[in-house]
Amino acid sequence: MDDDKLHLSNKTVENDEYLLVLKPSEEDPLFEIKKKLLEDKGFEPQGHVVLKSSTSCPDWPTKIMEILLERAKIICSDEIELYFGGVETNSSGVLYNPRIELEALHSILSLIDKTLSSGNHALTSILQDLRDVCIDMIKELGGKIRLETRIVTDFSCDNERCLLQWGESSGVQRKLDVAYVEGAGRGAIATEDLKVGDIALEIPVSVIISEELVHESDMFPILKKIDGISSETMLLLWSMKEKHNRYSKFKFFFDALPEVFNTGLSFGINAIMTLDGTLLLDEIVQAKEHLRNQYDELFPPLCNDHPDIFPAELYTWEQFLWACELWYSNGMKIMFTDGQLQTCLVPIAGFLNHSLCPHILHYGRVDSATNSLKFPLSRPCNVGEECYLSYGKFSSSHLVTFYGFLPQGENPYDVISLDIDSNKAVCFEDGCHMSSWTNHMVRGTWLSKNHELFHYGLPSPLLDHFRRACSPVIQTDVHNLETELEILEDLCSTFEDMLETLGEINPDDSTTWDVKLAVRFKDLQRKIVSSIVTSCYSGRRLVEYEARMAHASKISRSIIQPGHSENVETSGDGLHRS
Ligand SMILES: C[S@@+](CC[C@H](N)C(=O)[O-])C[C@H]1O[C@@H](n2cnc3c(N)ncnc32)[C@H](O)[C@@H]1O
Repeated sequence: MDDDKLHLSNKTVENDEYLLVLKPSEEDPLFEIKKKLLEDKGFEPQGHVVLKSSTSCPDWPTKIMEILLERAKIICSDEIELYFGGVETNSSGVLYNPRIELEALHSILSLIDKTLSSGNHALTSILQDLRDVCIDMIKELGGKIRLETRIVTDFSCDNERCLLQWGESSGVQRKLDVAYVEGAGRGAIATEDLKVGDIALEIPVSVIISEELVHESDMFPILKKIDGISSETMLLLWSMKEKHNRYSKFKFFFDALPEVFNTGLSFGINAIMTLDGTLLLDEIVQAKEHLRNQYDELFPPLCNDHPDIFPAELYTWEQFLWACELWYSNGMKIMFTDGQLQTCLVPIAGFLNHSLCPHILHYGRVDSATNSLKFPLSRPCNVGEECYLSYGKFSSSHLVTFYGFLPQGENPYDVISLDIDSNKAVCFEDGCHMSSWTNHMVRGTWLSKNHELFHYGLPSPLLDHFRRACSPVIQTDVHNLETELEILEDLCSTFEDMLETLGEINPDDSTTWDVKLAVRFKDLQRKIVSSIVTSCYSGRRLVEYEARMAHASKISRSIIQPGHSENVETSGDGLHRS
């Protein structure tokens, strides 16, 4: 999590009491929303949690941890999580955003460690108990989402071994080995049991491929004269040539790179056609067009004007595309000690695969004391287990386009953005003093915990937007059943159209990697859209039932309060669209 989203502090108050302070940072763009949510949940507005040095309650640390966790989850939530109503388990008890839970636990652990290191002896044992509970909760979370590591044994890792040896001789420290893992190419495997806080990998800055290398090269005087060229593009052009330099300092790194990357940018025509009806098709086509234009601006002019520095045979379109895929799929944003943020290639760290609930969450800042990049564990990783990194909070379409894979598990960032006229911004009921949602979206409704009347598994900001559009004076806690039906019918027909555009389920009989991936992506889209259609139908049944009840009891209730619905069985038929 970005540190600037969270404000942590601790201070001693009177006698045997101590305050932990856990609140959103005012710098956080979502500060107002989070503050309101915390208030709505009845949390103390200053973020204070009081610890007492004397307590007779044996499960006191667990109780305090529950409070801290509830609070930290809201603070650590991102825009998508807040839009969809917070981090919870869904109706079947499955945790759908373990990453946010992990971030929350991690932030609590940092706060406890900070407090412990400030050396308040009266509270050391209480804080230690709290720390133990926190670590247990992190372990429990890891247990819930553990992915099985399947190592593929019939691949040699000679180039990878050479790279590891070179790394070690250059000062790299590691508790990770490399192996081929099923479905993901190479991966990083823990060589010993790793605990929270252990450094799995430490890479000296001298081993990182960064802008500095272009500046020192003979390309720089030429490239710097090109109007508008970015440092990323310069570095990409440098890597295209350096890859072939047998005296390169980074020879072992380049030798260990895959010959092909298999990202969405390399999709062939059949895979592209398979994506018909999805937004991913446009995303890939546009991304590729953008790269082609960039290439055409630079080549052949650079090769013609400076053939000794830019030999034409090293700067073909195919090689340019390979380098783009390398940088998109392996580049890491690193903050250097001078405050510069650069996209870099980090040898050996490039073996780490991505997970929705990774072991390593925070890694992008060079440690000024050691001038190295450290990869500390936010959750334990057992010996022999694959150690995962977080590449970022990406949707599956982004991961397919720029990385060429779909992650295992439910991706909470798989949202469909809705193009809704947001001139009429929807505000929370008590006026517009807090942020309004101007971007609306939906995601698989199986991720939602509330499928009851007036919720339907759909995001509240979206429903409120439509309610307000239908009836601008209505309050958000009072709903009109006719309006509800109208909204659900409109949503249903929009998503039924989308489902139709996606077409029939493709039989997965293709043999090529790209068509297989495109088929899997399209199936995922279909699953998301059809869950929304199903939820709209179920929602309509709930509303119709409520209306029948109101009519039967002869109480004229065209305006009712939420929460009056009985627990209606929503499966089965009997629904007729009006
Ligand atoms: C930084 S590299 C990681 C090392 C990579 N597996 C290799 O063999 O070079 C990123 C690439 O690894 C693969 N990858 C990463 N995470 C993955 C995952 N969870 N499932 C499948 N492939 C993954 C994708 O091909 C991605 O483009």
